[in-house]
Amino acid sequence: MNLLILSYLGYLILALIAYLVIAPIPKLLYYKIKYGSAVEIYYFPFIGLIGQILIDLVFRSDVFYSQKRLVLKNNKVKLHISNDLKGGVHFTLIDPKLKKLVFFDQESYKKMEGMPFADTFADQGLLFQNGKSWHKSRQMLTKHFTNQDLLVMVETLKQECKKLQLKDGPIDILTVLKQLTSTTITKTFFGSENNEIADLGVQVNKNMEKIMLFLLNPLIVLRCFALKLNKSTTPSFLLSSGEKAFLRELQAQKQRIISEIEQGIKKIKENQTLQDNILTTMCKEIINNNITKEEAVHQYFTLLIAGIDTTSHIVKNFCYALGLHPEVQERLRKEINSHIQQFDDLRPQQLSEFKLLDNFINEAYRQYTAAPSLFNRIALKDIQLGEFTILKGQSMDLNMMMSHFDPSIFENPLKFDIDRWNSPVLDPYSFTPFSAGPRNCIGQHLATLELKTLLIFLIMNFNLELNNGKIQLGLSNLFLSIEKYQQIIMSSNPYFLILHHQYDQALQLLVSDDYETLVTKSIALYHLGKYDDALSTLDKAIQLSSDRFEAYYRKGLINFICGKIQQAQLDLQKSLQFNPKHKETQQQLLKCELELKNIKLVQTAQEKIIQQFKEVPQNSEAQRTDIYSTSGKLMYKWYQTDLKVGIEIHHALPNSADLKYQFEKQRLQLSFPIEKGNNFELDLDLFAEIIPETSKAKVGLNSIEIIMDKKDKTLNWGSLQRKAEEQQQIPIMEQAAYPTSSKKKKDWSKIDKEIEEDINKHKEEYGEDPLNSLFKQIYQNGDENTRRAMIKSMQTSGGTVLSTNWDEVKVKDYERKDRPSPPKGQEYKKLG
Ligand code: HEM
Repeated sequence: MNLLILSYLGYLILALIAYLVIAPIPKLLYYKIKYGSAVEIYYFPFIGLIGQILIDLVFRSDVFYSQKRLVLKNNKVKLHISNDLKGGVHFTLIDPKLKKLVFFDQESYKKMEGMPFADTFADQGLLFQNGKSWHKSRQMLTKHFTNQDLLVMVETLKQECKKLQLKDGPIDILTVLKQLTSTTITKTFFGSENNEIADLGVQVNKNMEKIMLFLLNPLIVLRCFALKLNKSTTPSFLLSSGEKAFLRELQAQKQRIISEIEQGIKKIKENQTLQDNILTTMCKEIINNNITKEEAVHQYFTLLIAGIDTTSHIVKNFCYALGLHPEVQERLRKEINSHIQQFDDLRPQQLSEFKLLDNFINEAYRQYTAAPSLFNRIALKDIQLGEFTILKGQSMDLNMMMSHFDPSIFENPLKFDIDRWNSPVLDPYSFTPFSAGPRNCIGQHLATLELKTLLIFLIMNFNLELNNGKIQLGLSNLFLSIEKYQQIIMSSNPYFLILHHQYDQALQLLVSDDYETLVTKSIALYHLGKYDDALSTLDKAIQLSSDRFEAYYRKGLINFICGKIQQAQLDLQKSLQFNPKHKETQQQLLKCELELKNIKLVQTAQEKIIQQFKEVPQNSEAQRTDIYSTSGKLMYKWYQTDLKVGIEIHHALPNSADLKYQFEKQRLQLSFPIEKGNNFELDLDLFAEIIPETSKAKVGLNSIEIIMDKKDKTLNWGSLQRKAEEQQQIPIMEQAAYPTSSKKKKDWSKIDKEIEEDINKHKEEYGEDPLNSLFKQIYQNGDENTRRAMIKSMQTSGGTVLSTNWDEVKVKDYERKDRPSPPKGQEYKKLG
């Protein structure tokens, strides 16, 4: 009896197998007869088109070998038809015109289910949703994926690239890339400042990778696809231990996301201001009962599933292309170096300026796009696509790769030619790496920012070489991937060494005498302080190509550092002539102009004062020495009578209690706040002794006045502070020409007026406040070091030095030994 049942069962299984094997054959024949040469038929029992892919992988080391050759030989093929797992047929669209029809008619299809346990983490996410729920989610998420909004991520990406800690030698590039892409997506979702959760993406991705391993187990495949037991409701005795561990980890990860969501909701309810990120949007939607917390969690998982493997496999394939084409790598490196000196300089807006890099990316997508087809779809009704009919319930997908090898669209398609992208592609639907139409890739701008930033980082810093392993174009996690080539050999290039301050080592590598090498060599020499060598190297470069801007720009930088401001200005003007848009040159030129104006104004003011002092006889009542300040921010003047020495600081201090001061025998210390977190400090080593007890400081409406009683009433102070040694040696006769020794009244308003007029002349050139506007312009556009240099030089030099060169300023002591000598008899004062 039992034997009978068993044998019936055996017959049943045989019949089922016979059906699965035989049933598709007449169907495929029917289509071949119907459509003729417009279709290509693939028949491999049970596995359909996958059979061809496996054969190509084993015998040709390229999963798409046959399909590529087919398109090359016969570009009339519009459709592949193959058998599927259930004895039916599956359509793969190749013709761009047919694909376009599907791109714009997503309503007629639904995405095929099948990913194990997707009901717990992805079914309610954008990738697998259909109909109205998809529309709602797409609308909700779109605003976070516009190119403009995502530009802020470039800084995060730069930081993440630098954290990669790549070393010379072979590296497993895919693992490195997965870490970077998962962190980036997590930061896009939860906000770039949320560092606590940044590692979550990496952990989730590790857990998700297990799903692909489940699918290598035939028993699990049978259970999932044949018996449809692929949900979290599957009885646990049917699950493998690996699957159970996966679900446990998944729950813990979901819990972490839910607690972030709950915190977000709490903050919104408490009216706290939150960053505008996906999490905040989700929380608001949850509060308004538009979505559930579970849906929000699914969206996060979806972005990880859709964004990690795609991007990292693609970059890996791009690295392969770079290794295969070192000449392209070198061209890209030159382009990058013509825009930025070092990776840190990269600004988000610049990413659209790398034309060659764009060409490379397109060409690498064309040859090695990692997402060669779309997810399978099921027709929800009978659909007519040109001459072809797809019946309700039949499955289909869109091949994204075949048209890339169609010679009628891409001439000589097997050639890796980045220059073909100088002209636009003939049919836009023949090249759609991110799909097209309303259901295209929502993450494409993020992916592009990631790709470009990462490629710039890698190319700038390393030479990428292929290792000796056999190259194989295979499928990994369903993505096209260069297999048996997990490792890429990295070797630092001179730029990387320069970046890491290894200038001597960089010089050893920079041996050839072409223009780029010479310019790079000058960078290393410059950092080593060998300015003359750097300049002569740049002159050599100019002799080779006198119409390129880089060498002039670098000459300008060096001459500026050496204080040859006028020469620097000429160099930079020349650089701008050959590249008018080069921002760094523009900025450096502004610095030169500022420096020249600064020198000129200070000199003019000082000359004027000396002139006036000489001309105007002394007055015993109020002899004042005004020192002209170029900062325009805080200025003070001092004067003296026979009895007193006064200082007037032009500043409105709202609260007189904020003024702190202390008089000592020959010292005045004073401070008050000028703006948030900043104090004006004055610490004067006075020219002569005062009487601290009777000296006063008072806060007026628009000024602060300090009046100190002279101890020696007969002494004319030659200056406010005790002078530096050499200035004390000024002969008495010369000192007699100073205002303090003069007996005639000085017309201070006249001096002020003349200086004012002088400034006004410059107003015409520079607008309202010439120095201030120039100062502000440079300050606002300047990097951190420029700003530091400007602040330190102005503050410590008493407004007599305004430098933008931090390398120089950081070692200077303008308060003491490096203070520029004032004109004889004059004295500089400290500014706030
Ligand atoms: C170079 C990297 C990428 C490539 C080549 C790529 C490619 C694609 C393609 C071809 C589709 C269409 C799938 C289909 O309809 O069956 C798609 C959809 C999608 N991609 Fe990407 N993708 C990339 C990166 C990303 C990133 C970084 C994210 C998110 C952070 C992302 C999120 C999505 C989502 C959510 C969808 C579904 C959109 C919808 O159905 O409305 N992708 N992607």
